[in-house]
Amino acid sequence: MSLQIKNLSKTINQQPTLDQLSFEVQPGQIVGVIGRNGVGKTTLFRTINGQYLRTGGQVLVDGHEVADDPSVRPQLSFVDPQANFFKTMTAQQVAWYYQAAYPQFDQAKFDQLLGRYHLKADQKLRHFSKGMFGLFTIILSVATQATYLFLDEPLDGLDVIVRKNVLNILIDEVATGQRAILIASHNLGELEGIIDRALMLKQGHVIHDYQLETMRTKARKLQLVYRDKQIPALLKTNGHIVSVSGRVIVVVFEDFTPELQSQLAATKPVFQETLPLSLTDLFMANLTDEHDYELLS
Ligand SMILES: Nc1ncnc2c1ncn2[C@@H]1O[C@H](COP(=O)(O)OP(=O)(O)OP(=O)(O)O)[C@@H](O)[C@H]1O
Repeated sequence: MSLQIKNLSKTINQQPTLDQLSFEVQPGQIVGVIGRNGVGKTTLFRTINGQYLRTGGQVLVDGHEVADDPSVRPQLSFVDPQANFFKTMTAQQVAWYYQAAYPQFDQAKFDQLLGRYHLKADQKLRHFSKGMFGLFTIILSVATQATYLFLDEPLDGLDVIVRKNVLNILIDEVATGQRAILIASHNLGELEGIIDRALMLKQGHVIHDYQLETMRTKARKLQLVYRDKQIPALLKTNGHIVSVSGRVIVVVFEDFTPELQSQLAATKPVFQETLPLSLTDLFMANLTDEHDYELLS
């Protein structure tokens, strides 16, 4: 079983927001989709799910093109939190609408989760608070029983207790090995606690596909101090400088090898310390622009 995104493109206002983007997901994974504001995370989810017509490429579920084979469509679910069309309906009315699209919709699970979070099935969605609505979209997604769930900023507006509960619901969902969840989020700290993989988007492409387990063993974040203010070229060629404060340089090396350590020793830092590496570091290391870097330093 797999979802294959092959050379997916979406041009909006002559801009190639998605540019021949490819990746593959198997059930049993939670995948983070990360990138800077406006890079195209929501566009990616909308294009895969057919809300936006694609400019090119393929979306294949178990080898079947979703656009050509309606029978595989219920395997994909994206409840767009920005969709307003069902705000005038009650929670249950929306569920009926989804039952028509998802033959495998689990009404019992829907009722049970609504009850657990004290959401009323007969309340109109426009009367839900922001957090209640966010929670509802997650419950609705999970109840579709689709194989591939797409969640856009699912933790936005949720209080810290509900957030933890929601993350546990999502972990439970994939634990069966029947489901994959793709989460677009800027909550990198919380995301890191549950994802197996992170797809990093930039300029319409997946620029990194991190397996978090492997990343943690291969990458290294170092704090280095040099006698003078000159930054050794090696740090720029082999690493990503995260911050510079006087003579203190914090740098992330994505592929830290013993050879690199020897080369680093040759630059004669007066101090070297390994710091804990987070997804936020990788985000900053890869996606900080020149002008942001000046602001940060
Ligand atoms: N319907 C639309 N009409 C015009 N432009 C759009 C539309 N949808 C997306 N865009 C543009 O496509 C680009 C990507 O937007 P998108 O919402 O996908 O980014 P994002 O990565 O989800 O951003 P954020 O992290 O801020 O939520 C932006 O430049 C946005 O203005």
